[in-house]
Amino acid sequence: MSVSGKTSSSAADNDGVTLLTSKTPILGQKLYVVIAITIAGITAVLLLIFLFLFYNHSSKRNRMRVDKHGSGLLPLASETKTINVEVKTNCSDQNEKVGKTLISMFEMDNEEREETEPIIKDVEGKLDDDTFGSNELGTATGTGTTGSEGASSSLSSESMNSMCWGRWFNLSELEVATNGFAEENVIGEGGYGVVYRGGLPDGSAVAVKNLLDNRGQAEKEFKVEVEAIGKVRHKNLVGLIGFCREGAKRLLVYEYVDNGNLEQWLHGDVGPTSPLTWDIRMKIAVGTAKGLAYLHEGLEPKVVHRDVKSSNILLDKKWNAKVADFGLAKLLESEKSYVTTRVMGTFGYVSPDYASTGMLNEASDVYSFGVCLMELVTGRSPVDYSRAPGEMNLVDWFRGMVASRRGEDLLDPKINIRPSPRALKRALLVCLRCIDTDATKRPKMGQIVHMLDADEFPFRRDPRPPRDTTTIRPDAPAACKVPLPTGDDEVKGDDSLST
Ligand SMILES: Nc1ncnc2c1ncn2[C@@H]1O[C@H](COP(=O)(O)OP(=O)(O)OP(=O)(O)O)[C@@H](O)[C@H]1O
Repeated sequence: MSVSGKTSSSAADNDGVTLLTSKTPILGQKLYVVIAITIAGITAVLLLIFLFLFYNHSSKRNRMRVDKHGSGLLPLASETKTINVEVKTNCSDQNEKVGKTLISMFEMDNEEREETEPIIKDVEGKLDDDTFGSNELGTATGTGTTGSEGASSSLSSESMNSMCWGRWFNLSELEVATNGFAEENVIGEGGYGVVYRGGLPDGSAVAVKNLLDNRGQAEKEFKVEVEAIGKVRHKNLVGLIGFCREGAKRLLVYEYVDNGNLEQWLHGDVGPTSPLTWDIRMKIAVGTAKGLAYLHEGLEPKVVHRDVKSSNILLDKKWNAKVADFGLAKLLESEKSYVTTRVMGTFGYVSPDYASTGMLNEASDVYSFGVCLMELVTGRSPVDYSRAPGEMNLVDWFRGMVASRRGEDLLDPKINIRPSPRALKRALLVCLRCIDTDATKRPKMGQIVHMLDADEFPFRRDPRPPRDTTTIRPDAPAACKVPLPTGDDEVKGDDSLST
């Protein structure tokens, strides 16, 4: 039995060996070769799959890290400082960055999301702080600094130097810029403080307004002015570059406008002939109107200037007008008028309706603009006690002259080359419409731009338009899509304007 058993087992072994060594139809290879190749193949495939999965996973993590790093939102720990500066200096990119990260969060697994969420919250918090809309000015962004402690002392200049719309200046920087607030650097003094000319290290000129700190409203006006104009940019508005608040000191830093203000050029000692030709005056009027139109119609909420006057119309060397001094500006809710507790503005420029009711809306700026336009046309001050009693008040005298058909006599005698009668009529008509006693009938600033802009009127270059027609400019903004007088007709419509 045992012999036969051994025999059968060795026979089976022999069979197995024979089978393994027998040739298969696969390329005539022996079976063990085929099996070995198959096992090796499967192992290689499994290895490749494993390597692919591993590589894919780690590269996904790396990609995520690069994206976050690139957007400045998920810095490596050692780079936190740099990223903080970037976050604070480039606000326009911030929203995009937060957005990008929020989007990439949807591609993350839970672990990664948990990692990222606190960072996003931190960045969003910084954004709020930086815009300081929600922050009292008494509290420095994110650092808990109070006014009495001095801003620069506890604020890292790297992190606080820059904001969305401008810069935070240290007092020492402004002292250097203005040569220690030297007397010879004083440009002028207004109701809110002294204005100095200054120079920044990059060579740019600035106007530094040192707000009076002993005025009750200085802090409030500072906040109002900073918030209202900080982010407003328009070529006909004086840009706010930054501000400084240290202890009791509050300073505003503006772009420097290098050719004085309109009041100086109109009422200063310029000799018998004014350098302000008619065309220059109309350029100034249109620029001013554009700046105000932007405040009224281009911003939400709109801004009413509240102190439009010739000394607040600054001029550059090319006679471009830049409206300055938003110290009295208030942000208004759209479609609502605003009742103030006290009437502000400058005597001679304040509209009667605003003065009597305190009801504030853009129409009061339009009235003040009308007075400025009268100054441009006549060269006279809004109130001039050196004149005959009937001529002291510009608005009253102007109305009386038009009523008695003496419009030609309104023209500033210092204008050497007289404008065409039509151009003069148009300007006079705009003046009259701006000072309409019914505030609701005054035109909007956007309409005034079109009415004043000579090229916008067909009658200047084209043949006379047919009578009794009105023009609706197809490209006019919605606010202006009301029939605009064609100039000629509107003048004809008012017989008293015949000159
Ligand atoms: N950004 C600026 N660039 C150049 N000069 C300026 C600038 N801002 C103001 N000024 C000048 O500084 C002087 C004082 O201006 P400020 O606005 O303080 O007072 P104001 O307009 O004369 O009076 P108010 O305080 O009643 O508005 C004016 O002569 C003005 O032209």
